[in-house]
Amino acid sequence: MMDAPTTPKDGTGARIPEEASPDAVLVRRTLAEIAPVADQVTSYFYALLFVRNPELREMFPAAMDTQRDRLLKALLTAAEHLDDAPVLTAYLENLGKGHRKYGTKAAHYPAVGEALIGALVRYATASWDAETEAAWVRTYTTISQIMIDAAAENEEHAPAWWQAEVVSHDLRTPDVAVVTLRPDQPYPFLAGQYTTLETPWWPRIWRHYSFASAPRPDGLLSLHVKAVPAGWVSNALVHRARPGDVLRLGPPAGSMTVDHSTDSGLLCLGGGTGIAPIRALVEDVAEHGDRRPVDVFYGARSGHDLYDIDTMLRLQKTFPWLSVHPVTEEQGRLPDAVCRYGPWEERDAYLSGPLGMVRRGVDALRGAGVPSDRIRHDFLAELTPASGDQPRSGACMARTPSMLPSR
Ligand SMILES: NC(=O)C1=CN([C@@H]2O[C@H](COP(=O)(O)OP(=O)(O)OC[C@H]3O[C@@H](n4cnc5c(N)ncnc54)[C@H](O)[C@@H]3O)[C@@H](O)[C@H]2O)C=CC1
Repeated sequence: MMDAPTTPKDGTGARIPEEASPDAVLVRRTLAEIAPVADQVTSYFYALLFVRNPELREMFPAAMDTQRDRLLKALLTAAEHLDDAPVLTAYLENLGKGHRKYGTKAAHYPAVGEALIGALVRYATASWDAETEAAWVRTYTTISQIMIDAAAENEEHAPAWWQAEVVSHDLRTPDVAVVTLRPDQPYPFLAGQYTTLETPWWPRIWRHYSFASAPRPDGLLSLHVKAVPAGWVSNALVHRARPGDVLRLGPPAGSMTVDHSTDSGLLCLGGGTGIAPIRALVEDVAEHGDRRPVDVFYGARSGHDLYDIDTMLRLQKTFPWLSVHPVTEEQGRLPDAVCRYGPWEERDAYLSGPLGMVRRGVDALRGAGVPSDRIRHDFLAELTPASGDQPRSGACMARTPSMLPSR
């Protein structure tokens, strides 16, 4: 899960075609060459990094499985936005701030840069030359400087991490728990954002979780966690964590937040535990006293898996501007269900849930006429390389306008 800032558009929702800078052309050429052997590049990169700098090994988890593709994803995202300064800067600033919790220092960046260039030289043999190397050095210098500066600026007013005590643990289904935490210091965040979390049972393994409510006067934070197969952190949180356990939190991140400068309606898709930040957004709209229409499509495999439906229906009763549409797989998948209603052209759209749902949901909404710059989600890194401006299959193709059911 990554921050998803908006990209510049021409007003119709299509991305403005930009002339790629010479460095961006060279960097993307290298990335295209190494894409088929990305796994080997990543392994070689870490081997070089740890052989040359053994002291850095202890900053990484004992098992490197999930860590392995993160670097490449971050680089692909940075490379994709190389000519889009605001997007690149926001993304890297977030990354730089988030790296403070790992103990990353400015002095570590050159070692990473050298290992990166070493791995590229070895695997991008067809396209590598002096000019390409110079482009990569400039690119990495820019990337690392933005991260270093953001970390230094953040150090002046925020801790590198927070400790948070579990104050309640509510098992809603056999594999979904609502975990409420009390941070040891004030934890400022916005509704719709997420945190990174480390448990005492799996040191140095951090996972993302969205906040399930808007900031509360008592300062408590709640998260919805689903235990997924082989998910060490999620299984520990659902089946092992108890009140009194202390976790660590990284800084808040994410741009899936409500734009209070407009009064456009909201269209929200929450799949499974993806309902958590959607509920926070609804609370945020309510707290601002807005009367914007908000439609929430809440998808799950079965009725039993709609573990937060009671809360959502209670909110619907309280707020006349809110419509909640539960969707089980019997009724179809979430993006397809959204296509049966509308129109959505004037809405700000928010998607949260499994990657496949978000990917298909983005296509569906674009197909339904929602401009890309009004669609927000947390999967910037995952959707960037694959996303074009043309909706892929899954888009709403035929839609009857104004089919919203009355409640
Ligand atoms: N900010 C975010 O984006 C958040 C993301 N999540 C993620 O949401 C996921 C929740 O998992 P579960 O509860 O097991 O969800 P799930 O697998 O039970 O699916 C929930 C809904 O998404 C739909 N869906 C799933 N895959 C789809 C696909 N390929 N195409 C179209 N629709 C699809 C299903 O039909 C269902 O309505 C986790 O992966 C979690 O990491 C959770 C919280 C916040």
